[in-house]
Amino acid sequence: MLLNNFQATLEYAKELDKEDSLKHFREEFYLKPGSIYMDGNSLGLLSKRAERTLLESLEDWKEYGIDGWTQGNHPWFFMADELGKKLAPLVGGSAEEVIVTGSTTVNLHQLVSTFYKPDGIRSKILADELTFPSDIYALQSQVRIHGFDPDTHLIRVKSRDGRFLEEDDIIAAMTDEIALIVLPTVLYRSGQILDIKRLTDEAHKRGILIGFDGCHSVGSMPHSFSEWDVDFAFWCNYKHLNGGPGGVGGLFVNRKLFGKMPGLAGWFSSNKEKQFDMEHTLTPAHSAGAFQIGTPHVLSAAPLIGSLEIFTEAGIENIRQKSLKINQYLMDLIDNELADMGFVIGTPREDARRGGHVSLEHKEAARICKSLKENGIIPDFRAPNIIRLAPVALYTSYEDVWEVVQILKKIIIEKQYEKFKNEREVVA
Ligand SMILES: Cc1ncc(COP(=O)(O)O)c(C=O)c1O
Ligand SMILES: Nc1c(O)cccc1C(=O)C[C@H](N)C(=O)O
Repeated sequence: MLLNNFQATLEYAKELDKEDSLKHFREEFYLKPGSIYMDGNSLGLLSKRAERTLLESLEDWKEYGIDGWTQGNHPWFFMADELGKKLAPLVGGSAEEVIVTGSTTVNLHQLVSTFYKPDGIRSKILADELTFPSDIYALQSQVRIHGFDPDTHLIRVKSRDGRFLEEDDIIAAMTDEIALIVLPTVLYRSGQILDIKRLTDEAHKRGILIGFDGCHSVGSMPHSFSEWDVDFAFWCNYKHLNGGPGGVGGLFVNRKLFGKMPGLAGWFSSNKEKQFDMEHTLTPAHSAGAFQIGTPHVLSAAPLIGSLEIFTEAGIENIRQKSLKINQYLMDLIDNELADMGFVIGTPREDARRGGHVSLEHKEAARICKSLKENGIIPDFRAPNIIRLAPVALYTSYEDVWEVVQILKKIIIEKQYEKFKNEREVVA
């Protein structure tokens, strides 16, 4: 018997699969026979529906040429807003507050360009030292654009242990010098969820705007951005939402901030009725659509149309429930089967504090990952010592998880990893 009433046998894993109400969605995805995909938190797999809507969009181009902007299966002129409407329930925004556009880093630049308004002593940006590097590079460059030195004007809250952040430490750093806060919803290494509502409330008490990077949470758990009064958020759609490599990202802007001139404007920031008047004075859309810049990347957004159908059918609450259970099962099996093998689980144990992946630390992590791949398991490695494993609610079975843990055990017992160098690949 394991910790949470789970059992360690293959038969038990099969029982869990039988009871899984989401199990039929697995058939919708292109899973490679003989391989177990545990990297949905870096790039989700292709579904047949995503493939279908991409092909339909190509068909529209073939059939309609320029008229594809207003005709066909998925008229391109309205695609970003239509996708925003479908994504809105997953982030807890209204249809007007969400748009599918840009990429995570571009959207971050857009939102910071719009909402970072240094004013006297209130001139600094607050982030944290565990954030994904692209966000830090973007924030550093935004600070520089305003003529400040990132060393003094980009404050990074420290982690006490290198894994997690304490909300108390973040709140303590919300001084009257802070103009804007940008934090992750879920940390990309440890999978820790930050208390978004508490942080938002505390920021607002101090008159500070706050935005979140939702890359590692959107598609794996529900959000209530509007209800929590978050000012803005941005994310990619290629991880848990399976929108395809380099697929178009998303952003949320709280409706109380509508009407602001976008920091980075372009003709797709326009009110759609006015756009083709071709005036030199921009009339921005009175919605998150105002934060688009230029022509949408139609073919990179099209797979998301099909993918979101699946999320609507499955229900994000059900997805979260399975995600919590299957990740718990993975952690319990690791505790049970891999004890005394040098593994440390670097993900919070409490449901309310963990996202959709498990961070497994080991000093030989880089070469264990290579060994896993040789055994048909796709994890990812994050330097210096993390094996990230993401059992995904829509397509990972409990049997897959059981199998992964057995293979990990074999790799360690047989020292299979020793034939590889303990260093990362180019794309790790
Ligand atoms: C948390 C986080 N922020 C930002 C990025 C950068 O995203 P993109 O390269 O799509 O701009 C990623 C992933 O690459 C990420 O995981
Ligand atoms: N965006 C990526 C890419 O272009 C290549 C390889 C990986 C990625 C990722 O998304 C990595 C991801 N942000 C992470 O959490 O590590």
